[in-house]
Amino acid sequence: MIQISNLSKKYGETVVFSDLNYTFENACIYGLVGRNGAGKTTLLNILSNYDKNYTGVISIDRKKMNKVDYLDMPVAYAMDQPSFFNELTIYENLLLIASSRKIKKQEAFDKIERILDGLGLKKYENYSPLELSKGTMQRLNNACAMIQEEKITIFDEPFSGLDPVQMKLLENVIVEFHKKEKGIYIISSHDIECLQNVCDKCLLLHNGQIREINMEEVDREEIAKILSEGE
Ligand SMILES: Nc1ncnc2c1ncn2[C@@H]1O[C@H](COP(=O)(O)OP(=O)(O)OP(=O)(O)O)[C@@H](O)[C@H]1O
Repeated sequence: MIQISNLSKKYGETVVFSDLNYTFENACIYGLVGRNGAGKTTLLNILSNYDKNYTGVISIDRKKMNKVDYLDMPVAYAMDQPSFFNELTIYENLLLIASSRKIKKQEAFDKIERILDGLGLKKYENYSPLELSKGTMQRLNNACAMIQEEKITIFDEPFSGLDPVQMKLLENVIVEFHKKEKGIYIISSHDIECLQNVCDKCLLLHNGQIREINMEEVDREEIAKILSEGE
C-alpha cells in the first residue's frame, strides 16, 4: 500500500500539488492519465523517491518513504528518460539489474528469458543499447523495470514509441507478470485504450488532485472534456 498524505510540490512559483491525498492499494494496476503538464511525471518521480523535494508524507506499507534506505526501496521505475549501461549487452543489462536486486542466478536467467520472449526482445539480447531503435529502447526500459520484481512497479509512458504489435505484447506481459506478483503497478499514459486493456483503476490527475474512476466506467469523451477544461 502506498499512502500519500498532504503532498505539496512546487517548482519555483509553479504549484503542481497542494495537499494531495491518495492511497494505492496492493494487487492493483493503476492507469494515470492527465493532460500535458498535469504533474504525472512529477508524481511518479516522488513515488519512486527520485524527487525528494516536496512536503507531506509518502508511506509504503505504513513506513515513511524518507526513512527507507535507498537500496531497500521496494520500487522499480521505468522513467521516461531511460539510461542503460551502453558497454553491456541487453542481456547483461538485465542480469546486472537482477543481481543488484539480489534475485538468485537461475531465477534471474529464467525471468530474463520470459521477459525477452514476452516483449519480443530475444533477438536483441547481444546488442548494445546504443544499437537499438527508439521504440526498442523503450521496450528495454520496460524490461529493466519488470525484471526487478518489486512490490511497486512504476511506468512513465511505457507505450510511447511502440507499434501496435509491441503495445499488445507489453499489455500481455504486464497482465501476466502482475497476476504472478500481485503488487502495485502504476502506469502513466495518454493511451486510454491500452490502459483499459490492463488497468483495474483509472486515476485522473487534474488541477493537482486525483480523481479515481473504475476502468470499465471510463468514458473517453468525458475524460477528454475534463482534460480540456481551462485550456
Ligand atoms: N524540473 C522542472 N523545473 C520546473 N518546472 C517543472 C520541472 N519539471 C516539471 N515542471 C513543471 O511541472 C508541471 C508538471 O510537469 P510534469 O512533467 O510532471 O507533467 P506531466 O503530466 O508528466 O506532463 P506530460 O504529459 O507532458 O509528460 C508542468 O507545469 C511543468 O512545466
